[in-house]
Amino acid sequence: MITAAEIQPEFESLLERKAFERIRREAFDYIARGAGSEATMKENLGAFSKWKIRPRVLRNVAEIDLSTTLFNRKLSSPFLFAPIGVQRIAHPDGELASARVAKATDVPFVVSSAASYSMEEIASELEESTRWFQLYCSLEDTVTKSLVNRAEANGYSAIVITVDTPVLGIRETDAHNQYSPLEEGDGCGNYLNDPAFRALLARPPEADMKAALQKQIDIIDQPGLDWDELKKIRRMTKLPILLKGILHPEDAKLALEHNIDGIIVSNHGGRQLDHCIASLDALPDIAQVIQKRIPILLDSGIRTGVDVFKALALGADAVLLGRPFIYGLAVNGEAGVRQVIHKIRHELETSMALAGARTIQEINSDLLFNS
Ligand SMILES: Cc1cc2nc3c(=O)[nH]c(=O)nc-3n(C[C@H](O)[C@H](O)[C@H](O)COP(=O)(O)O)c2cc1C
Ligand SMILES: O=C(O)C(=O)c1ccccc1
Repeated sequence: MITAAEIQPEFESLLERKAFERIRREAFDYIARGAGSEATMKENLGAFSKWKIRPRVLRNVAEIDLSTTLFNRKLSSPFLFAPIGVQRIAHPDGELASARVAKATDVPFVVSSAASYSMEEIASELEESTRWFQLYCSLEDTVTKSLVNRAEANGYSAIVITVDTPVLGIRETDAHNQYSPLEEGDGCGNYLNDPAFRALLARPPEADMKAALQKQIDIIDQPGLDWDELKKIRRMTKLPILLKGILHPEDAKLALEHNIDGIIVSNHGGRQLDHCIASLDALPDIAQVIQKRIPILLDSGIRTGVDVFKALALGADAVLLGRPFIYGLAVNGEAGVRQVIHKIRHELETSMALAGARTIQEINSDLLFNS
């Protein structure tokens, strides 16, 4: 019988291949694979390929400015680090290494609820202005509230609520590998030290780690989350709230009605609902509804600076980088992440110069052609 470990995956890039060679197979599969038949994961890349840049020339591109503003804060470039949990499975320094790059490059870093390290530890590696927190609304309200309070107390400046995970997607390779990073204790940095979480345990994690990790798995998500429940969280904090995982224009409309401060068009990198729409394909209709009233971010399929260009041209204000920086982390820790950020910045800058867009504001759909 052929085992999963004997099947060579198809690699989307040299970087992914190098990551494959560096880390244990189960961890690589967890990061790289998607839900079901991976139709959505492939579609995410295909959606970018459909668009070509239709460049303008003779526009004096001697000065290219990558900066933009988001929630009244200047960003050095129009991207952020996506919330990716369990980063220790890619490298022992996990989020601490990627956060150091976020600080050095002035790129906002979205700390995942399921981070390997705690938001307090990660905060100490970040400038205050680049600290964002991603919230998994917990089945236990006390835990949700505690996570939000800690984010506020530690100088985080925005809360990203992930709304596309009422249940976990079906990840066939992980099931085959019998692999769960949460069970292995690689995503518990924010839970084991949380007073509200600890209050739920019969015995402290130090006495019964297995039960504590199981408890985290049991309560990490709130399948009953709805717009009404969201109002509670809206009342918990004055920080800007973004919803991550919006794909339908009607949900974008509801986000506006519920005083949400920003949305992230995302299908979770094809890890949740297989055969759902590619993020980039969902973007134009959503931009039409939002009409620039709140920022639109996008992730799922950003691999190069040219992809960033295309997403901005179709209506995103900024994008989130996902798998590429985790592959960089797996290959060479902090230095690997830095290389990925520099490469994507360089690609964006070069494609802007070659397309005749001097500023982020000048990137628009007139510079694209759909083939
Ligand atoms: C290993 C891994 C872990 C992730 N963990 C989280 C998470 O904890 N919270 C979250 O909102 N999204 C999580 N995501 C989804 C990313 O934030 C992002 O939506 C996705 O990676 C975008 O797709 P791409 O990486 O293919 O571009 C995770 C993605 C990966 C690959
Ligand atoms: O794997 C994921 O996509 C994800 O969102 C997640 C959920 C729980 C723990 C770690 C990551």
